Amino acid sequence: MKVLMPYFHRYRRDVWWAMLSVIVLVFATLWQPRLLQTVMEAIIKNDQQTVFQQGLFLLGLAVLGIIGGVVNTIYSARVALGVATDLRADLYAHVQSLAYADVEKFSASNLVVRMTNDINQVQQIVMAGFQQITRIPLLFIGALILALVTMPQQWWGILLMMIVIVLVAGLAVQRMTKYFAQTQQDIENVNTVARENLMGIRVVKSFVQETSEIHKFSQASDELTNVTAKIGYWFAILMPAFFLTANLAVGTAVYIVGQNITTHPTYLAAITSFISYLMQILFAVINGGFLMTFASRAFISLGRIGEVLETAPSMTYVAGDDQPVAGDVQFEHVTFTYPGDDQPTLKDVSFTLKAGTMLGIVGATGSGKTTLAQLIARLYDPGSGVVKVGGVDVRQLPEKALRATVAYVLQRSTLFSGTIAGNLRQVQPDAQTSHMQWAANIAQASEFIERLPQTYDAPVEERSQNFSGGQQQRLAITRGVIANPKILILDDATSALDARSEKLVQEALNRDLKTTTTVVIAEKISSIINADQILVLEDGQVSGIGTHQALLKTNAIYQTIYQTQKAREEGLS
Ligand SMILES: Nc1ncnc2c1ncn2[C@@H]1O[C@H](COP(=O)(O)OP(=O)(O)OP(=O)(O)O)[C@@H](O)[C@H]1O
Repeated sequence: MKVLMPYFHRYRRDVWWAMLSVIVLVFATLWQPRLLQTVMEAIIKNDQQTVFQQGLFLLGLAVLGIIGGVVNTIYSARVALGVATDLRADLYAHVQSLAYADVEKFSASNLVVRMTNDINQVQQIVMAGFQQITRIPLLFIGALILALVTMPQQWWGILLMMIVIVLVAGLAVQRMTKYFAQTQQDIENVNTVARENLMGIRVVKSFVQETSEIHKFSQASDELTNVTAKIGYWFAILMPAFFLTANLAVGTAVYIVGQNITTHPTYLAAITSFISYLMQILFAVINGGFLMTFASRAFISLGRIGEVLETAPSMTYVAGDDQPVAGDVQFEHVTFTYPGDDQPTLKDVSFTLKAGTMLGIVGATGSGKTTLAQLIARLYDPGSGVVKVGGVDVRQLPEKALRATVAYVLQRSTLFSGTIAGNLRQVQPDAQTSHMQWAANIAQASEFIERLPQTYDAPVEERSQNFSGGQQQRLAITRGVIANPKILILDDATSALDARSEKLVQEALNRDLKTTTTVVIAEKISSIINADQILVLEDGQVSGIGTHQALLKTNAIYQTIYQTQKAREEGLS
């Protein structure tokens, strides 16, 4: 609830209107049976003037009630919508401020559910809250007093009815709270299964996995159905139970009054009014029960939203501008362990890379190449040791300066839906076509971009599926080089390019980005054979570092990788 307070404060005018209109609505609701009673008594006594006069009041009261209700709905909706919109925006902004490791910890689908489904729950409860939160207690207390005033002899019937209703409602709320928590978890599971399946649809189709995927999805979906059905059963039992109790109370009142109706004809008017108040009490209790069950569900959602908002970024940056720093890189006894792992992925890694030179990194799969590159871009911080960029510990660099210095291109870099130019301008906002052409030439992308009818304004579809794997890599490299970074990391970023294109990219990099330090992670030694230094990683440790020729003489692992690849190439040719 603490989470919502600042938002309510922001919409305080609407909050006040919602509250005030409820008071008007409750007053009109409570006073109508009283007036009806007066009208009926006047009818019984044949007092035409009072019937007309009080009848008019009754009509006015009904209109007032309607106005109160409409105003309340409008302002409650305004508060709910405003709070949900702002909360969603803040949540999204906060997720953006989190470190890569924090986002990985929550997982993407989990965060999507929190930003959509959980926010919707909160929106609904805020709406219902402002419609009901003052209405229920006022209506309950008011109707109770007026019912007792109307027929004081019936106090025991009312008391009995309330005890039964509160007991049943309490039991139901307790049960349903548990089921609501389960629902949220099950929605998340359904989302994860659907997301994984649809994102990997190519794999699913090519391995004819549709049946097993359908089975996986229906399992997750059935669990959600089961728990939702349980909630439905409770609601199904609750309503008849409430009405049965209220009708029993009404029945006894009618029975008692019926005994005396001939001697006291005005009891007929009183019983009508009394029944209305009983129904209002019942309405208040039922709505209170509903509100509590929905609130319990919304509080779970609110807790999940609060959990994200209260997660402080595990990585903070010093303040400062986006002035790039020099392009030399140093690792000093760096050891790194992934959160939750017990073994380090990088162990005591040290090396120096001069600005403007090229470092190639090779090693078996899983040896830690990507992890090492991620530390340069500060996606993670080392457990011990120091990573320096431009002679400064990366933890001492402002985020903007680091991002302006290091460009990181992955094997499967995400291109955002929009246009090619839009993707490039995310990195270099003022990039003109000539500038984009320059970058695309380096990445060997200009040839296919310029064949597109809209060239740089060509659309990029979701997950860039309108481009081939090789074209996506070229576009990602274009985006990586467009800001002429001081350090460029190519993490298997040319794996989908043919040998000739890869060679052309490297030549262009050497020619046009002379002062850029390049770190190239590659499976094939041919991709990094001309690097100033090649670092051989083995199981997270530096096995050797030097030029191709030097390593061929001194490093057994490098020799093995080279010989294996050479034999394979010769076998193929
Ligand atoms: N986010 C992560 N959380 C936990 N462990 C991870 C994570 N990412 C990678 N690892 C583990 O760290 C080790 C090194 O992974 P890394 O991706 O750095 O290797 P790599 O040499 O780049 O491999 P490849 O050549 O296959 O891309 C692997 O054992 C991997 O399972």
